[in-house]
Amino acid sequence: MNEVFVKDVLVQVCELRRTFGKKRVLDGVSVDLRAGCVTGFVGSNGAGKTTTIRAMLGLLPAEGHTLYLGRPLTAWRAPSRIVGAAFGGVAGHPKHRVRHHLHMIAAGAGVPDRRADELLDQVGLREAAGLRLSALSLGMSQRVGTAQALIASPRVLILDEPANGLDPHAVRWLRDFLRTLADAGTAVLISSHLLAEMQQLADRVAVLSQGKVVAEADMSDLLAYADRQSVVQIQYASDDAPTLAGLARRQGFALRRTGPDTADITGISREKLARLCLDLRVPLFQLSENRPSLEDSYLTIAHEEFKIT
Ligand SMILES: Nc1ncnc2c1ncn2[C@@H]1O[C@H](COP(=O)(O)OP(=O)(O)OP(=O)(O)O)[C@@H](O)[C@H]1O
Repeated sequence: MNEVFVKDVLVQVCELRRTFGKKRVLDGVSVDLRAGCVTGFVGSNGAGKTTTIRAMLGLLPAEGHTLYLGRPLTAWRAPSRIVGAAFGGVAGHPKHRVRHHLHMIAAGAGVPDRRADELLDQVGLREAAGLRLSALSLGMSQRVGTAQALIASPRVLILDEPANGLDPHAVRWLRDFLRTLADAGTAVLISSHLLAEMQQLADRVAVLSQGKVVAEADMSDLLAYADRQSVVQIQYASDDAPTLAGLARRQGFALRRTGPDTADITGISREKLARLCLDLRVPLFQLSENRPSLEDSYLTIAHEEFKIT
């Protein structure tokens, strides 16, 4: 355990390895979680996200180690003050009511009932406090699970597939909720197999593929990567071809003729190209953009093991 504890890096996941039978599910997973940052852990179904999270929490034996503020979780006297986790929904007696359930969790963590009541408000469940656990919708169960994870005010929050099954309104609520926690200095890790979901929720993504983190990037860099891959298609008067070729040379974008009066352009946004053509008085008869979806960018990244940073 000789990693240097870097300020703001609250969790260092180092070289986790795990096999099930002959299948290697984790093949050296390493990732850092930072204070103030919502990190999205992305990978296709079966990529090993839940296995990684369970290994990080010591719920599953694995090679490698995970340090929380520089130490293994077992070295902390009150681990629930270091990390809280939820795995989609809530485990409890179906007949227990939400408030009572959270009071029991609070008692187990050695915190007062009022912390549970405070969390009921924070996760927007005040109205549902009297409902039995069996009566909760999926979204409500997710919120109770999140409240449970936060009961001891941990420095790190880990949510496995928190947006699974949520409607757009609930996803927006989750985004604001995670943002507030991160702004208060919490390191947040959320997993999903949907990158588009992460675009709304995460500041940074770590892409898991074949048991390894193959790419880590700020969400803004990933979006910029998708921008760079987009192709702008134009149609123009064939007389203007030399003017456009000169513009491409000067501005440093790539122009590939696809016909006497059509071209595919990469390396410049549609808006910027339109403005430049207007300045040069080059009329465009068609201007469209073929932009890869974030999912496509992610698949390209995972496939090519392309490192953005
Ligand atoms: N206890 C286990 N015994 C055998 N195989 C397991 C066990 N737990 C997980 N696996 C296998 O490990 C692989 C990774 O599973 P894991 O649940 O970590 O994936 P995931 O990325 O979380 O997927 P999903 O998005 O579908 O939840 C899968 O092939 C799964 O079948």
